[in-house]
Amino acid sequence: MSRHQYIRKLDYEDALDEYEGYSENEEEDELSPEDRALMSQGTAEVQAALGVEASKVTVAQIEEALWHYYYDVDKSVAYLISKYVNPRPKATKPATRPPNGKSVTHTFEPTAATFSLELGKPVHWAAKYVDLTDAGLQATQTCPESSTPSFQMTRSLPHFGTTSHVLQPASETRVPLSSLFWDMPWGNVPKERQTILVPPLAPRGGLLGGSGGPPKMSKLQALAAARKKKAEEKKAVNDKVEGARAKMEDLAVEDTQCGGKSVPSNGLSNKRLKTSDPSPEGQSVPVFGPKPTRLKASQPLDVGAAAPSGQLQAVTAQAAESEQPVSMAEPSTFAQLLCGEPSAAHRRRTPEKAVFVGFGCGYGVDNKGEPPKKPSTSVDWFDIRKRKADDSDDFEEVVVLYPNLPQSVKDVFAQPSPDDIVLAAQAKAKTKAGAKTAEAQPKKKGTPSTDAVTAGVDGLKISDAPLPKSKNLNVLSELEKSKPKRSASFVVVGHVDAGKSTMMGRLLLDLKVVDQRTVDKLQKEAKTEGKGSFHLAWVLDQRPEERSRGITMDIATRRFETERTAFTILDAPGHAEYIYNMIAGASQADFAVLVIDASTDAFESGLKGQTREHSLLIRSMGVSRVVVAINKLDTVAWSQERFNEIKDQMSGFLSTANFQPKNIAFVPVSGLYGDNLVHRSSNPAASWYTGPTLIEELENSEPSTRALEKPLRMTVFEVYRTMQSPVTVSGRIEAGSLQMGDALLVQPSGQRAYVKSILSNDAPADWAVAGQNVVLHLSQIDPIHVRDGDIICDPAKPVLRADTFTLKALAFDILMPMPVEVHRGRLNQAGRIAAIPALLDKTSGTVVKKKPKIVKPGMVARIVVKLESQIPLEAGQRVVLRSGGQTVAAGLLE
Ligand SMILES: Nc1nc2c(ncn2[C@@H]2O[C@H](COP(=O)(O)OP(=O)(O)OP(=O)(O)O)[C@@H](O)[C@H]2O)c(=O)[nH]1
Repeated sequence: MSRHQYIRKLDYEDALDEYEGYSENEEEDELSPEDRALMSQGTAEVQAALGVEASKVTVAQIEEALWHYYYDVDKSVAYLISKYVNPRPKATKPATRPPNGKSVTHTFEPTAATFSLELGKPVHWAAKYVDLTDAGLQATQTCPESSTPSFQMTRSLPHFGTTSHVLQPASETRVPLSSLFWDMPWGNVPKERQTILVPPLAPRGGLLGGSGGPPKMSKLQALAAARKKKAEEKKAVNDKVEGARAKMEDLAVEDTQCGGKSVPSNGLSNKRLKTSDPSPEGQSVPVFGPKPTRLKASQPLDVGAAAPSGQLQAVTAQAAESEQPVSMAEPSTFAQLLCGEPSAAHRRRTPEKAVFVGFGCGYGVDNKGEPPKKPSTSVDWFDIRKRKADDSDDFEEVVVLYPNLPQSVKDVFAQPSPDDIVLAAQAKAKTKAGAKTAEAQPKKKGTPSTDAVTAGVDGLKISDAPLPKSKNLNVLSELEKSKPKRSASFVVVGHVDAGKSTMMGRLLLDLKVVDQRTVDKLQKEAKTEGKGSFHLAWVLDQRPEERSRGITMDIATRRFETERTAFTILDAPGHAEYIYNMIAGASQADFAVLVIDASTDAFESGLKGQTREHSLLIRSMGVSRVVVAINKLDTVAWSQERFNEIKDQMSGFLSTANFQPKNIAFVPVSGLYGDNLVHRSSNPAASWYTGPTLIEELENSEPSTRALEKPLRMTVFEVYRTMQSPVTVSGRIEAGSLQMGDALLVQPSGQRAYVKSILSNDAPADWAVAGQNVVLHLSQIDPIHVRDGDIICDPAKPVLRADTFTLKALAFDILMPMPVEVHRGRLNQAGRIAAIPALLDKTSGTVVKKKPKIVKPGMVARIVVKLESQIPLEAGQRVVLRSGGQTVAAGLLE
């Protein structure tokens, strides 16, 4: 049993009394008998798990670990092994040079990462003498009498065994690298171990094999391929022309003066020339080539000369480009390391640290930091440090290696690669085609060019689209005039498999919102999948996973209307795993239908599970009316006794959960057969019930009062894309009103959006008010700025973001400073209870105790919660706190 479970089973009264009389000295006293028992049992288990290694750990250390890990034996064992039995050595650097005659050994455990690091990724060598952090190396530094220090390096890598190397460099700044890694698989691999690569067999062509030639193309395919190729070429040419044009225009937007000289009509600035032109004259500029050095000196684009008047024609620019020689891609850092000259960038002037890149032969720098004039041999050196100028034992610079590659290799890299050549040829061909196209289509006077249009379209941003028009209505007076049907949302909650979805499916069928044919079809499908009894549930559970698992996973919403009311069903999942969706549903509801399975033992187990948790949650979320549907009475032969038994127990429980008796109604039903849902039960065994049906009870439930006059608040339930808008949101307006054309603020992104159109009760509307479930088509906002759970608000009176809040919370479980998950509507955010300033009186809300150490279940407390990041929060919002898969508290933001 973990300590947390143990805490749950504590007698809280006793525990609190103990805490209240708690003093610092007492804390150091003996453990409680229960703790002592757990401790000794845990100690024995840990010792048994450690086996012979147990002798390396004291009982006190075991107890400390057990206490720390809440008696979790596995975690304690893991900790003790890593701390005492087989501690991982730290890579320490000797502070000073070891005294003569002494030796210091640094051992670095090989790790899984070691090998991949050595394959060419940077390995950090923190160098004083030798310090190979995580390099899988062991370095022994010895300093015999009157001699310079030498280093023994032992490399121990998985699969490669252990090799030792004594490094006694003539100059203590050099280490023969290649000798360390002579047998690594990237070099000197013995012939017998080398792989012989056999070219793969060419795939057989033709549909059914056929000849070994390339697969044949149908005429249609060939035509399509030709068309595609043509379109691509055309696009590439247009892009190129556009690019050239943009570049030239860009170049033209500069000063008109250049060192007192008049500037050529193309307007290229001197400043720009200087930055990009490597030539001493500062005359030539590579217009397209990224590497000025590659531009042939004989073919510069002379900006000093008169450029085509007016604007620099793209064609001219491209012609210039086409004359460029094939340029080489920028060498990678690695390539520069291999073939380039040492540059400042290759050195890291980090004191006592070296960045070592790659392996191979190389030459290093001498201890003055200069590379040797001539690499000594093909097996060269690399330096891991540079001694400071004062010749002290400190080193200030380390250097990467520069291998001494044969000239033939260097020559290869000095030329353009085959890829470079092919790309250059392609670009040239396209440029020519582009030039022809441009010539063939001279611009008509007075008509905007394609380029200009393209540029204009490209320049269009979301914000440039026209704003939706507003009718500037007075929404509240419109509401008065229209006298719409009242609307109400109810959440259907209860233990898993209580029959919630089946009941709602049946209700919709009996109300003729869903037709019999649809249900018959679902029944057939459900039967095929071996879920015959779930066909009515499938009316709401539409996701394949829900159907295959036979459980509701997310809130399912359906609308139906009676004579008086437009109802929205929020069918919540009963499974504990999806409680966050149930919380989201409850946050949108005016009242709740609590479904209870009346069959034998089911009610009892539900009361310990989600019947209890859901009841507490809906109350904390502000739902004050609940219709309890005592379901599956057909399974107990419509026993009135069973109904009364459940009714009595639930009445007691719900009043302790703060529901007023007048706000609780009970209806005996059978969701599967439709008894007492819309129609009164025709079963004679059910004749004892003469009260209202479920639908009548729903009609009797008054929706909560609407905050019409308050600033707009709407929690986004779902974001999706529709034909009308790529950002369509559904949700319930909690406060205020909105109309078409309104500007909105989306939090936490802080982005503005506009109401393009509104759907209320599935019909287009000009406006909507608090209490209505609506669909909004938004404009002027990118979809990335809107997510489920966001709040849409009035930009003039926005809801603010916060990462700390104070909550007046009802505790469902023990509360203390601890990590929690914060749920607000559809938003979840990790956080922690940072402080508990006070315990409050349940009814008056006055402070009864300051700074309690814990809050017992059932108590009300003021708690301070700190979140990992900001979410939109404001006073009056309902928030639920969960921890370890349990709801631990819920309440109102202060
Ligand atoms: N006999 C009988 N079975 C019922 C009744 N209502 C539901 N069931 C059965 O109970 C099972 C579960 O029904 P669901 O509607 O999926 O239950 P649920 O509460 O929606 O389940 P979750 O949402 O996953 O918690 C199905 O096999 C239904 O056929 C009823 O009134 N009588």
